[in-house]
Order: sequence, then C-alpha cells, then structure tokens
Amino acid sequence: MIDLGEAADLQEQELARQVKNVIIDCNKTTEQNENPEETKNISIADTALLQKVIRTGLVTSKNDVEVQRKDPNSPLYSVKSFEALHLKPNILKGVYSMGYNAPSKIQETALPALLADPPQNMIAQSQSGTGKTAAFVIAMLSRVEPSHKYPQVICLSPTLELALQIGQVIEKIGRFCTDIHIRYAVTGENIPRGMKLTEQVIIGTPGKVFDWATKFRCLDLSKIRVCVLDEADIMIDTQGLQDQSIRIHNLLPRRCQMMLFSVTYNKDVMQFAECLITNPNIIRLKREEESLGNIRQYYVNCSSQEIKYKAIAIIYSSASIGQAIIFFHTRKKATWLAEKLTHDGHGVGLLSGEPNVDQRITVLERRFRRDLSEDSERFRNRVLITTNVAARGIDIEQVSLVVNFDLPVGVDGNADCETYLHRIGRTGRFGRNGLAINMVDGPKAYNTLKQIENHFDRKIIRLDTDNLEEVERLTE
Ligand SMILES: Nc1ncnc2c1ncn2[C@@H]1O[C@H](COP(=O)(O)OP(=O)(O)OP(=O)(O)O)[C@@H](O)[C@H]1O
Repeated sequence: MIDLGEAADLQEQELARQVKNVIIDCNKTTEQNENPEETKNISIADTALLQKVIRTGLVTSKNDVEVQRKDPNSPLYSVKSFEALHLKPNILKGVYSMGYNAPSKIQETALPALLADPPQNMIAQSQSGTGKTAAFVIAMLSRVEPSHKYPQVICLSPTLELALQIGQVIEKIGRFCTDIHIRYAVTGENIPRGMKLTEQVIIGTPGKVFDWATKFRCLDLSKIRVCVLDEADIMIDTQGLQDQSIRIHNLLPRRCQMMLFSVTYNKDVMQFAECLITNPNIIRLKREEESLGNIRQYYVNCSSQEIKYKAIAIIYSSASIGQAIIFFHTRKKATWLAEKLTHDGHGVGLLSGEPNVDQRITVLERRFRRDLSEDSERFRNRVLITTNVAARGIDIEQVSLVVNFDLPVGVDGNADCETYLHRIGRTGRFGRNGLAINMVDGPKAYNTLKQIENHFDRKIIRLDTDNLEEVERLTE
C-alpha cells in the first residue's frame, strides 16, 4: 500500500533498489571515441546540415507555452483557470504543485463533463503531450471517497512502463490527499491469495488486473466508480488486451463512469468504443489537427544500414540534443544498433519489451528519465534505443529528438500512421519544440513515408545537401 503523501520518496528508494543491471552502458563520451574513418561515408555537407537542423530545430522560446495558450488554434489554448473547474482544495493544491498554471484545451474541455453529476462517459482524443493524463488523473482523484477503504477508481494501461508513469502522476497530483492510497497491479507486484485490497486507486495492466479480480479474488471491482482506458485505441485494437479489457468491463458496475483517452482512434476502434460505452461524450480531432506543428519532421536518404548508422553517430555526437529516442521495428535490430554503439564507445539504453521487469524499469526510469540535476551526466543515457514498446505515452520532457531508424509499418505492409504519430509524440511535449528524423533506405521506405505524409496532409522535409539554403530557411 502506498500513501500518496510518501509515495515520491518510496519510489526513489524502490528505484534505487532496482538498479542492479544496466543492459548496455559504457559511459564514455562520443568525443573520446570519434573515429574519422567511421564517418567518411557521410559527406561534410551532410554532417553540417544534420547538425544544423538538430541545433536550430530545438531552440525554444521561454515564453512559447504562454504564447501558445493565447492562440485559439493551439492545443494548449485555454480561457479557463483551474479554479473555474471547482476542484477539491487538495487536488487543486496538487495541480499547482505540479507547476500547472492553467488547463490545456483537453483539460478545460473534458474536465467539466468528467466531473459532472450524474457522471458522464467520455471518449476523448487529443494530440500527444497535451495533458490527457493529468485530465483523467484529476477526474479519478475527484471521484474517490477517502473514508471508504476499497478500490473505487481504476486505470488500465497497455504497458508496465506507462502504468508506472501514470501512477507517478497520480501520486504527485494526489500528494495532498493523504487518505487516498494507490496500488499498482503490474508484473512484479504480488499479493497473497485471498487478501482484499483496501487502496482506493488501482493502476495496472489488463492481464494483472483481471487475474487479481478473478483468480486471486483480492481486487473487488463491484464498487468501481470510474474506469479509465488510457491509449484506448490500442487496448481495443490488440486482441489480448481487448479480451481482457472487455472481461474487466463486464465485472464493473453498470453505472461505472468510463473514460477513454488516446491520440488516435481509427474508424473501427471508434465504432467498437461507442458500442462498449453507453451514451459517451465524444471529443475528437480533425485529421489535420492530429499532428503537432511544434514537432519538425524531416527525412534523410540512407542507402544502407551502415550509412544509417553513421547518421546516428552524427546525431549522437551533436551537443545540442537533450535526449533522443531511436525507434526500430524489431528487437533484433534494436539490439544490433545498441551493441554497435556500445562497441564504438557510446552509452545507450536499450528497451525492447524483454520480460525482465527490473531491467526495463532500470533502463527507462533510472538511466533515461532522470533529470540532469538529479544525476551526473556520466551516469545517464542520452539515447534510448527501443521498439514500439516505448511509442506510446512515455513523457520525458528532455526528449528533443525522435529518430525512426525503421518507419513503422503494419502487418499489411502499409504505413502504420498511428504508431508514427505516437512515436514522434515522445518529443515536443506540452508545446516544446521537437524534432523527428526519418531514415529512408529505399523505395519501399520512401513509399511508407509518402503514405504518412498523405495521411496527415503534412510535408516531411528532405534533408538535401544540394538545397542547403532551403533547409536553412526552414530551420530559422
Ligand atoms: N496544464 C498543464 N500545464 C503545464 N504542463 C502540463 C499541464 N498538463 C500537463 N502538463 C505536462 O505536460 C506534459 C505532457 O502531459 P501528458 O503526459 O499528460 O500528455 P498526454 O496528452 O497524456 O500525452 P500522450 O498522448 O503522449 O500520452 C507532462 O510533462 C505534464 O506534466
């Protein structure tokens, strides 16, 4: 059981305990290991251009967020204050302690309906990094009756990493709600059979939640008042997660308030969601609104895997990036790059959905997420190499660059536009500037890129050394 007031400290201790293994890390700086031979296949012009784009693409005006708040077309636009939402005093205090001055558009739009009585169901869509998590966390905490010691609100998430991250937001916003407790229902958490959970807030992955509710009978779902499905589309669109989520839904009271949140919903998912959820309020984006303007998108032509690798080495050595995430289609290729970078002296973290929970937490939380202020640069990974396991929801402010080493494709071989949007959304959080670079290694990848462009009706600019002036203008 975790007391929200003490949770932050406990988490620190827990993380410290879990630092046993770092998959890949050699803590050497790029400069120490740079070999001129290594980069000879990328021309000096290419190098200069890539570095220039990285540098200029990341300049953020201090007042940027405040400017965007006043622009009605921005997802951060807001006319209301948090006071106007009539939150409970301890929750309001928690919100301000996060440094949030005013609600974003999704928070201002969704919260009045989420907090209304009688409770209303909701299916909500908003761009990545615009504050959906905080919106549903505020709604969840608002519905808890602290004097009742049984599970009352639940949030289901598709991955362990995301569940832990959402839990941290609940702990932080709820830090002044000292009578509210949270329990994580995720891999690695165990409970004696038959013991009844008394925490009011449950956050977990569907498999574990279902097991605890049925096999172990420690989680009573009959008094749940709010159920949140984060990344709702993937929960509905992925067979295993869908089965478990539906089974959990069947165990909830009929009047339980359902909240579905995501960046993307395709037509089938939306239809299914509307059948599952009675009479929902629906907040949707137009297709052209889905992709964020503050994330600059480029592609580079790389004729081979080796050339791709050299481009990565250039990116890695660029002093101007904060942190970067490099996405791969398969675990095998991600491991290949991690080993190669390590061999060449770069410190990287590899996260690819391996079953070892301790390792997964160590790589993401301890090595990659930590603030510079908390940890010396020497002990941190600036680059996270991963598969789609980290494509959704992961919120790390300092990530200023996302690289698609492989463009995302679905099982049908076509571009997976939704995954693309989620991946690039790991940068450009809450109005910050971000940069996405796509590596194109032939006609198939180029075709995928074009499909993505057409889908979002948004140009992805080629980094073209023959046209230096044009690119310079774009990055000014
Ligand atoms: N009102 C606010 N004012 C300032 N910062 C905020 C506000 N709401 C949320 N944030 C911050 O913005 C960042 C992104 O928020 P969050 O993770 O909730 O976005 P999201 O929409 O859930 O993203 P994703 O679609 O990737 O899951 C977080 O670091 C969060 O602390």
